[in-house]
Amino acid sequence: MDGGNLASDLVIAELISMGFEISEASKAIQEVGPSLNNAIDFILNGCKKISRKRDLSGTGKQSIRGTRQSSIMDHLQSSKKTTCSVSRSQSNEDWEVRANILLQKYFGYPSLKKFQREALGAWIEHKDCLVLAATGSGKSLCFQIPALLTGKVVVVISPLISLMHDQCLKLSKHGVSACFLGSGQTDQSVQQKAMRGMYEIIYVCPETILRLIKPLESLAANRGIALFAIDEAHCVSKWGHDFRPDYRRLSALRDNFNAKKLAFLNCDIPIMALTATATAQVRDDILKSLHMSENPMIVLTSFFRPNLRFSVKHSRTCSSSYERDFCELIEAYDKNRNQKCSRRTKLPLENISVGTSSQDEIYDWEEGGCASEEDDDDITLPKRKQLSVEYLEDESDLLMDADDFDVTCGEFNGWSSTKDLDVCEGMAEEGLTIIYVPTRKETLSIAKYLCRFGVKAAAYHAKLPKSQLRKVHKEFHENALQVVVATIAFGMGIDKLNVRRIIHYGWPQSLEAYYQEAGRAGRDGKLADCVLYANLSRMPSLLPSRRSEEQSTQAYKMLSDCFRYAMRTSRCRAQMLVQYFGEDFSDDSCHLCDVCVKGPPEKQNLQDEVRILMQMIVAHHETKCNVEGSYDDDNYNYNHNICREKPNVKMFVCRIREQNQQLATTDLLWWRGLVRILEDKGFLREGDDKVHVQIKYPEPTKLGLEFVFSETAMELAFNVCPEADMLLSQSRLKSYPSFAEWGKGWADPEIRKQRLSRNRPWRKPRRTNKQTVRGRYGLLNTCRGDD
Ligand SMILES: Nc1ncnc2c1ncn2[C@@H]1O[C@H](COP(=O)(O)OP(=O)(O)OP(=O)(O)O)[C@@H](O)[C@H]1O
Ligand SMILES: [Mg+2]
Repeated sequence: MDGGNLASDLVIAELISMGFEISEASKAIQEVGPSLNNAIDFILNGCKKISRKRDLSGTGKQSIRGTRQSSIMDHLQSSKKTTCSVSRSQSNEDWEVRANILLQKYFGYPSLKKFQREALGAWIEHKDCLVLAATGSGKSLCFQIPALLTGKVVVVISPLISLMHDQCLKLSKHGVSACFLGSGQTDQSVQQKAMRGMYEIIYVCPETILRLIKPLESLAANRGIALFAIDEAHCVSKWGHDFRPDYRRLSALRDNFNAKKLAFLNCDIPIMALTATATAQVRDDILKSLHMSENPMIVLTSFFRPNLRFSVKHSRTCSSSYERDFCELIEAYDKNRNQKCSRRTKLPLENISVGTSSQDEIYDWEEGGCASEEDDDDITLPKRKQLSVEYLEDESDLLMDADDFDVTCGEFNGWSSTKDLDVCEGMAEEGLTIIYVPTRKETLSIAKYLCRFGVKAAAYHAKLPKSQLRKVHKEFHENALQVVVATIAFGMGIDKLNVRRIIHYGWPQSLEAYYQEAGRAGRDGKLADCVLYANLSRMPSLLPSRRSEEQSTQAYKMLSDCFRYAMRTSRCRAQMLVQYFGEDFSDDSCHLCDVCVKGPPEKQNLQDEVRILMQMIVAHHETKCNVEGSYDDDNYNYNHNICREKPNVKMFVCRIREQNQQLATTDLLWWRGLVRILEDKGFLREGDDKVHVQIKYPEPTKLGLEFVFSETAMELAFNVCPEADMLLSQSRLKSYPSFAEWGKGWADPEIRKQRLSRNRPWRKPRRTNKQTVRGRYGLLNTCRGDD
């Protein structure tokens, strides 16, 4: 066999493995010679272009502008058109068979998952499509397969260079050529090659694609664009987490790449948007914002990840709690060395490197994070720096910049070496851990702490030198690291199989962000832990960012949902999470999370406390209504003053303490939990027009009023599971079935003496101006209607 025949045979074999028929492969080779790309082009674009030599050499000399890009269906049906007319279902089977062959050949998987088939089915029919599938479920293949099936280019919009880099690297190892284009690149050569159709898949950040519309039109006219994929599509929506304004401008894709606008297109180039975390509101926003065509296909799969074990733990999340909180983690990595926690030896600090950082990045930050309007409570507050948005924005990372690496573009020519992949994934026994923290400083301090105990840990945040970030990525992928302590800048969409633990050390900003980050664990399907350490005695605060009023409201709402998730003690965590995304969770329990394993806490009868609190709130409300509705009343001015000040939860609690001796030392934390329970039951609502993390100015609802005025309802037992903050508060005191029970103890002089002599560290010294406090109580006292 001569060299020419051998080359032809190899190309034919390649074409067959791609799913083309042997007859069409042979014919193509006869016509265009032993060139794989030319043969694909010939098959795809039909006989009329036999004489056209496809230019993939990078010279870009030929142009087929003016010819019409064939539809995907045309291509897939072409093999049989000459012999028989095919039904749609036959051709569907056809592309599925081909896709499965390619899947096996390139990625080594036997078959497409159901949702992947559905997404590809929409693409085959030229439909725009929104794919909602759990983290790690395999969304990437939905947009990678079209490039292999058609030989046309797939353009993927992705938010971060590190993510694009990761995906390109993976593809190249599977023999698929790819490149990525970030923003602000100086080297134009990769972009030029990409626009000439040299790569099967082009990853590009949203900023860049918006200035590449014209070159992309040429690409569509020449090699052809099979699909625009918008990965991490939740970034489109203002209502989601990680909103990126440039993502919103991606409507330019639908507006520019449609058959009406581009004469050479038979059909619109399909758009596929993909995300793992989108509520119903976010989904609608994505469809609208991207100007998706009418009747787009929505592929919705379960968000449930059965191998993730969720739990919530109380921690002050400051340096003094590291020892307690990270003991288990250190122990896990210590196992190999057969050392016990207590026998661990600390390394001297000077030997520890957790990533280079200039001194001014290590702020003298006090525990507890950022300021919050919600902080006005009983709990001792940390000392804080003067806070300003600029200062704090510099402390935490926002997902605004695509270029998180020290390169802005890169090319990856496919080389088939799955061996390399195996090396990369060489399983470290104990697996990897990612710890997410809110501020940059904490990444460094926790990494440093872990390193002192011999754990291979590194810090990762946006302000570290880019070369360092690449190094951390590389070492993470090669299992040279055990723990990465990071801000949100790390890990989006990154497919690393053996992440065994995702620890959130501090409040996440939303459940979307939390679930997205937690979803980076257990991608190999094996059991993995997702632990949220949060200070349950303090309400979380928003990390500062410039937000419109509307965005602030939304941000508080999302933070509030996250807070409530952590506070719940009686509902399966996985169930709460998937229901948050609008999914019906058919099982009652995941059987894994802390709530499912421990079971809910014992119910307590809070009848007395509920009655006292509700009556007090209702009394205030009634007085207020009377005043507002009686302008002619002689007492108007007097009463008006009484009600002008909107009482918050804290003021009601102070009054309860004053007026009920048995509740005199009760904790605001506990009452806050009760207010949330009453809100959930529909008895209370927020009386302020601003959204707060939880009710700040309680007001009775209609149901709440009915409850208070119904004698029978008030006499019934009010059995509920206390929320996490209530349990925390009670554990600091002593466990009593209810506060009223506990309060009775004060009548006994001996118990009273003991209690008073006990150290009560959770109580901070009163810092409020005495007169003002008295004044407030005084006002409230005059409002009383019940006692
Ligand atoms: N059909 C399949 N059969 C088996 N494994 C698959 C299949 N499709 C994808 N996978 C594997 O699933 C893993 C996760 O894929 P991928 O990175 O695409 O997830 P994802 O859905 O994009 O997650 P994220 O939302 O976190 O970005 C990969 O290792 C991939 O190879
Ligand atoms: Mg992904």
